[in-house]
Amino acid sequence: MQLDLDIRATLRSGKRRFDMHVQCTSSSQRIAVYGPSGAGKSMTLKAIAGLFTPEAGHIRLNGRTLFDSAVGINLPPQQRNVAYLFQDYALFPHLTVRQNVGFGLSRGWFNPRAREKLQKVEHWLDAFHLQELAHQFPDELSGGQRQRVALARALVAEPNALLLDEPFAALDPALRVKMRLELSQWQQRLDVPMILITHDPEDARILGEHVLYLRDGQIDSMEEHKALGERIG
Ligand SMILES: Nc1ncnc2c1ncn2[C@@H]1O[C@H](COP(=O)(O)OP(=O)(O)OP(=O)(O)O)[C@@H](O)[C@H]1O
Repeated sequence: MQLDLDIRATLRSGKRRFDMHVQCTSSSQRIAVYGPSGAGKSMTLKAIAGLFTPEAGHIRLNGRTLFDSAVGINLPPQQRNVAYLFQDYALFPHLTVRQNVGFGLSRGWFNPRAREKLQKVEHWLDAFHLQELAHQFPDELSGGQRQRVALARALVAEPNALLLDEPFAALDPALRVKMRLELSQWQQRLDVPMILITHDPEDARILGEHVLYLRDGQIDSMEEHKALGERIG
């Protein structure tokens, strides 16, 4: 993916003031935004998704301008064609796996019927080995299976980028290691562009090809790993 960021904002809460200026370009398929708590990682990801509007700057993804304060462009989230994966995966408990994945196509305005077998839905159920679980509900799945459903639901709309907000935060350490490797392998196999935020150096090491180290609202340093295959497993 081609990402060009220049995000400037000041956040105020009482007497506290947080100044952000995140500026970078990347052509990596795997970007990890890494840094301590309160560094501005979530606000950066939200700005890309259109869930937070910076005061100034621009955001371009694959040559398309999502935000540019100088010319008054600020596309709403649904026009940005990015998928935002929340920490808890936010699956709908009353919908089956197939319906949850189908919802990714619906953009939220209709309730997919259980028997509806949309071709794209079946494609992503196959891709994430979910066919056997397609009729089950989220509370009948393991943590890893839930994450696969959330990924399938995010990818069914063919986004230009998958934005992941601390995707392993809620998992115990053993599952975390497993899921991190799984996500890495899925990403490589499907070649989906991914931007992940984390405060865990292992996530950044395994999943970041281009690692942006954020500190106090700014990029402190950047690291590019070229030989991704050599670092995995
Ligand atoms: N709505 C808001 N109003 C004022 N300040 C805010 C608001 N949202 C976030 N902030 C501040 O912006 C800063 C960056 O927050 P952000 O959530 O981006 O950090 P983070 O790096 O994602 O941290 P964590 O790893 O703990 O999630 C923090 O100091 C936070 O207090």
